[in-house]
Order: sequence, then C-alpha cells, then structure tokens
Amino acid sequence: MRSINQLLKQATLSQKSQYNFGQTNLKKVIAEIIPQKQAELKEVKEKFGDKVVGQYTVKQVIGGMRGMKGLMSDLSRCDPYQGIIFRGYTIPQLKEFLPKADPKAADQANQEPLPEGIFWLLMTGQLPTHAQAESLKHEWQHRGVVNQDCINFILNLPKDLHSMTMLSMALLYLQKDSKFAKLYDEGKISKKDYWEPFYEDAMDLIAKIPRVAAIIYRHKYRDSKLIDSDSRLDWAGNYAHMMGFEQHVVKECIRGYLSIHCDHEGGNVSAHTTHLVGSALSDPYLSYSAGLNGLAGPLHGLANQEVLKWLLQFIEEKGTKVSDKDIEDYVDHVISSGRVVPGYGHAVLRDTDPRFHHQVDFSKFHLKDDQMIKLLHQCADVIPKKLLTYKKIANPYPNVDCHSGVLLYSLGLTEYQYYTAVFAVSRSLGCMANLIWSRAFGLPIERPGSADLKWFHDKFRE
Ligand SMILES: CC(=O)SCCNC(=O)CCNC(=O)[C@H](O)C(C)(C)COP(=O)(O)OP(=O)(O)OC[C@H]1O[C@@H](n2cnc3c(N)ncnc32)[C@H](O)[C@@H]1OP(=O)(O)O
Ligand SMILES: O=C([O-])CC(=O)C(=O)O
Repeated sequence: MRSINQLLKQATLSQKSQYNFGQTNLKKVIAEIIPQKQAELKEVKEKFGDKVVGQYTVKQVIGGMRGMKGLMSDLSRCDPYQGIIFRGYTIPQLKEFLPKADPKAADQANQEPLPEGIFWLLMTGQLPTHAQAESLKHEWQHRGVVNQDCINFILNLPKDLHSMTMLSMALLYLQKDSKFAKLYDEGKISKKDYWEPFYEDAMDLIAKIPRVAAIIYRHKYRDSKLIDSDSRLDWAGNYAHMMGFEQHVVKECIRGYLSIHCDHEGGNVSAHTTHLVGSALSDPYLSYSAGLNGLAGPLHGLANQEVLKWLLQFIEEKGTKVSDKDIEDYVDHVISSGRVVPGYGHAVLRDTDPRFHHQVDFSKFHLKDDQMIKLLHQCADVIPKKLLTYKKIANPYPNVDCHSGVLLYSLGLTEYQYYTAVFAVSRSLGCMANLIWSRAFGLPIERPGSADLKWFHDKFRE
C-alpha cells in the first residue's frame, strides 16, 4: 500500500511543488489557491460563457431537472458508471492514498481513510500528507468544544424528536455564534472577503458536529449520560468514542463511513439545498441546517434507516435464512403497494455505487460471519435482478444506503433511527467545502425561472 508520503519521495521536484508539502495550515494553503481558481473561473466564463451546454425538455423541467447540468461544483463529479470521483480520485484510489489513523500499521485492519484527509483534498485538490491531515485533526479538536448552553439546549429536547430534527435544530441554535452573520450585520465585511468568515464558521461547524451528534445519541438512547471528547483521537474515532464505542473496528468503520459519504457532486438534495440557501448569504449554520432537512428525506439519506427497518421486519417474519423467492416476493409486495425498495436505485448512477463496494469489502474482512451481513449480500444479489423486471426503474443496483445501516447494526449501533445523523456528520465535509468555495468564487444568488402550466400551453401550442 502506498501513502502520499511514499509517492512524494518518488516524485520529481515540479510534481512535489504542487503538493504544498510543508504547509500544514489549510487556510494558508487555500488562500494561495483561491486567486488561481478565481482566474480559472473567469477564464471559463470568458472563453465558454456563450457556449450551449445542452438542450432540455419539458419532461426534464417537470421531472426534477434530471440529467440537466445546471450547477458548478469543483469538488467532485458523479459518473453514472464509475460513481463518485473526488477531485479526480475514485474511492479505491482514496482508500490507497489518503492518510490512515495509524500510519505504521499497514495491515488490512487499519485501512480506512481519515476524513481529515478527504476534507483537505476537497478543499485544495491536493492529496494531503499525514502531517497535513494531523494538523486538521488538532484544529478540529481545538474548535470542537460545544458550550454548556448548547448541550443544555439538546438535553432539553423531547427524546421522541427524530435525531435529524434534533441535529438540524442544534445547528440553528449554534447559528448565534456565526462569525459571518455578525460581520455582515455590523456592515464590516466586503464581498471579496466573504470566504474567510465562511471558512471560520464552516470549520467550527465541522469540528462541533460530531460532538453535537454524539450528545444527541447519548440523550436519545443512553439516558443523557455524556462522554467527554478524547483529544488524542481523530475526528471520526473521537465521534465513535463520544457515542460510547471503543472497539477499534467501530472506529475504523466510522472513519471509512465518514470519508465515503462526504460529497456526491453538487446536485444531490443535501448539497444542492446547502448551496442554494448559502447563495442568499445565509451563513453556514443556516445553510447546513436546511441541507440536513433534505438529507432527512426517505428518498435521500433516510434510506439507510429504511433499509434496516425492512430488513428487521423481514427477519422477524422469515428469519435470516431466506430463499431468493422470499426476497423477490418482498420486492413485488413493496412495489405493488406503491412504495420504493430502499437502498436501490439512483438519480444519476447506472451501476452499483462504488461506496457500496467499499462497504462490502469492509464487511467481508471485519464481519464475514455476521448473519445480517450475509442476508444483506444475498438481497443485493437478488433484488437488482428482480427490479430489472420493472421497466420503469432506471437503475436497479444498490446505492450507498443499502449497506451502511447494516454495517452499523452489526457493529452494535442498533438504533437505526439514528443512522442518517451519522451520514449528516460526514456530509458536513462536502457541503462546507462547497460553501467556502462558492463564496471564494463569488457565485451569485441562485434563482432559476419557473413556468406555470399555461406557459407550456402557450409556448408549444401547434
Ligand atoms: C444517498 C442517497 O440519496 S442514495 C438514494 C437513496 N434512496 C433510496 O434508496 C430510495 C429508493 N430509491 C428511489 O426511490 C429512487 O431510485 C431514487 C429516488 C433514488 C432515484 O429516483 P429517480 O431518479 O426518479 O429514479 P428512476 O428514474 O429510476 O425512477 C423511475 C420510477 O422507478 C421507481 N423506482 C426507482 N427506484 C426504485 C426502487 N428502489 N424501488 C421501487 N421503485 C423505484 C421510481 O419511484 C419511479 O416510479 P414512478 O415513475 O412511478 O414515479
Ligand atoms: O447523488 C444523489 O442524488 C444522492 C447520493 O447518492 C448522495 O447524495 O450521496
């Protein structure tokens, strides 16, 4: 297995210079990159500004703008067959190149990438060294303190609120600390400098969100007995620890989970909502709270809890040793009752999600004898073939939500109504990185046009 440090040793001098090797302060690194990227955006606008991107149909306008390129996000791109590509790197490449929690342990039990590393990559376009990832770990530890007033706010929330509702509310509570909102309110910030307080708020939000999410978990499911942060641990390992999970395998699972769920180009509901709300210059707390409300929908991030829910119901009825026909009958039953089979299908992907493959690899190594995992793998084999018989479904293959809940369940995090909150901790990385870059690029308020039905009749009347 190669690390970026080993790659750098072999690299030529000019290759090395593009990595900003010695600088471990992320803000300084991006402050250097921003003018170059602004110039690139200007060039794209000048050179291609009047080019036609594509044509779109009435069906697309009414059908959720599917297949229309209508946004610019420089962080990641979703290829229908290859899946997500983060700044040019696929998930298997990132598993190989990104720093790990223990750089000395090169065995298979220590292979999950650190989310600190992927955030560095998303922000800079450069693979980080271990020292750069380590510096983010310390910075997030430092910024990650959640004040007692916010803790009290969460501990006073009714326990029957959904975890995602609590998380969204907690971010709204933290909004009072927004540095951007304060500077804007005081009239002390000019447009060209917006990115800096956005950066400060975004870094604070990322640093605090595992603590906030862990407090929600302990409040809802562990009698509100909180666990202090452990300053020796990385962002993801500390999140597992603060929820109450000390096993190495859980920490590794959460590291991989938080890395692979972080971003999925600009158009998915959570990223798009965060961007849209941020385009009105709502600060990062307001923007991501809104994004979370989209992630909490069953066709998006909530699908991970839905998968677990039906699997548990299925096991209650049939046990874990089921026939392929039992699974096919379940699919027919769900679809004939007008519902969707959670964990399958995608608006962009046309093949199995590489994030699903990542989780299969993890479970085959760490959880190979687990009955739930075996059942899930059987379902992932049978269900796509069955869904293919429904011609209207564009993609019958498993998506990221198909596997993630079962991994957590098999590792002892059994409260499935919490699963989307784990997704939300991860997605903060992509949404915050996008938001900082949107302000650095000076992107305008997003405001597409809309049409009433009469407009279509009038425009296309024969
Ligand atoms: C992190 C993520 O957000 S990954 C996605 C998580 N969501 C899920 O797993 C929920 C199950 N899947 C789905 O509902 C869909 O596949 C979506 C929402 C992800 C994508 O939706 P679309 O782009 O509209 O998919 P597609 O073009 O294939 O839909 C065509 C039809 O097939 C149906 N369909 C698509 N996937 C499924 C499915 N898994 N089960 C049953 N029906 C499905 C759609 O509901 C739609 O039906 P309709 O015409 O009667 O309204
Ligand atoms: O891209 C999408 O629409 C949904 C998705 O997989 C994600 O946001 O991770």
